[in-house]
Amino acid sequence: MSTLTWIDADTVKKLLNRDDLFKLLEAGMGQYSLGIDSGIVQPVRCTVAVQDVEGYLGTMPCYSRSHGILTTKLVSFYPGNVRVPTHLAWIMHFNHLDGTLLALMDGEVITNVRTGLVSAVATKYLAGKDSKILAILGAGTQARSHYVAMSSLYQFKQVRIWNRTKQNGEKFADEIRSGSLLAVQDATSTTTTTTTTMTTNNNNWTVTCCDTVEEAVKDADVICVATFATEPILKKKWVKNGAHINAVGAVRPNWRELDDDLMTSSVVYTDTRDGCLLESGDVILSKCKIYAEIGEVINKSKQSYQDETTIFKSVGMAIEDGICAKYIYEKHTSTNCT
Ligand SMILES: NC(=O)C1=CN([C@@H]2O[C@H](COP(=O)(O)OP(=O)(O)OC[C@H]3O[C@@H](n4cnc5c(N)ncnc54)[C@H](O)[C@@H]3O)[C@@H](O)[C@H]2O)C=CC1
Ligand SMILES: O=C(O)C1=NCCCC1
Repeated sequence: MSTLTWIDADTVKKLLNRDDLFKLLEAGMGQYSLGIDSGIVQPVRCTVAVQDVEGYLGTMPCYSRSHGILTTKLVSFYPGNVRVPTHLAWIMHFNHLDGTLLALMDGEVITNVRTGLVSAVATKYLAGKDSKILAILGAGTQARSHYVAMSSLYQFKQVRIWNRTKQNGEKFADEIRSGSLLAVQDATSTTTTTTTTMTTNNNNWTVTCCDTVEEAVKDADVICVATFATEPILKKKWVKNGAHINAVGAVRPNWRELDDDLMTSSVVYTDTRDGCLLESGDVILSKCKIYAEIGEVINKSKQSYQDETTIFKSVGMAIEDGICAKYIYEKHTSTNCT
């Protein structure tokens, strides 16, 4: 029997390199969207609602023959948590040949980082080449992860934040201005990253915490929506034609972030079609048409409509976690990190 390795959050943070994961996730998304030819088995997340306290526990297993990945993530999300993070997660990494458990690792850091990176992969394919204005709705973990991930793609001239509680939005804006979010990224990277370039070159920019969503998204090229909203907060009438939107909240069938007009008039891409059709209120309740999975653009079976308003709607995929977990496990094993 192999010994079970425990990899804690600090070790995961030290081992992960965003540039490596961006490439692995991009390739993985492309492979996933090959359908039955992909060799990836990933059922839609099974989520238990903890009704009395408004909490959820999701199970996310997957197997990929070509990657040699057999993992399960358990993720809890409690929108009302204050003393502990709203999302907590653990990933079990198995030997796919005999089913033995090789490692149990923290999944919170992986969830936080990979979600922003997957949106960055989508943005690379769907947004215009010359994006200057970034708007982020929300000021939590994913808002920060998206800021870091988007900054690796573009040197924005304006970054605009809106948050339901303005004080938290201001705090987030201050962190952006200070460069501390990208500095953390630098510390965890083993290579010089494009984010570093962004930190040092971006002298001439403004970072604003706005009073309204309308003000934040006016003329924005890239809009990231990362909240626990249950009613639409982003309306089509405020969004510039041709903008690209990453929408990562609305992960329950009755939760919304984007209004019907926006969902039905834009070209909608998803991480997983099956997942979004069963889990996302933005897709289910708007009855919008899903044009493609982002993986289908990556693997060239569907087009990128960069000149139109595009939405990347994600709910999260087990294979993303599996790819990250295997990467962390192998780095941990090879560096003998304790
Ligand atoms: N698509 C994916 O792969 C993933 C999606 N998520 C989802 O992304 C969203 C954000 O997650 P985190 O940043 O980790 O959470 P967080 O707890 O760190 O931040 C939540 C943010 O939502 C805002 N918010 C809460 N209720 C709101 C409301 N009714 N209207 C407007 N804003 C509201 C808060 O002010 C805060 O800015 C959640 O819906 C979460 O479940 C999280 C992980 C992966
Ligand atoms: O993919 C994930 O992990 C999550 N997605 C939706 C909300 C909980 C975490």
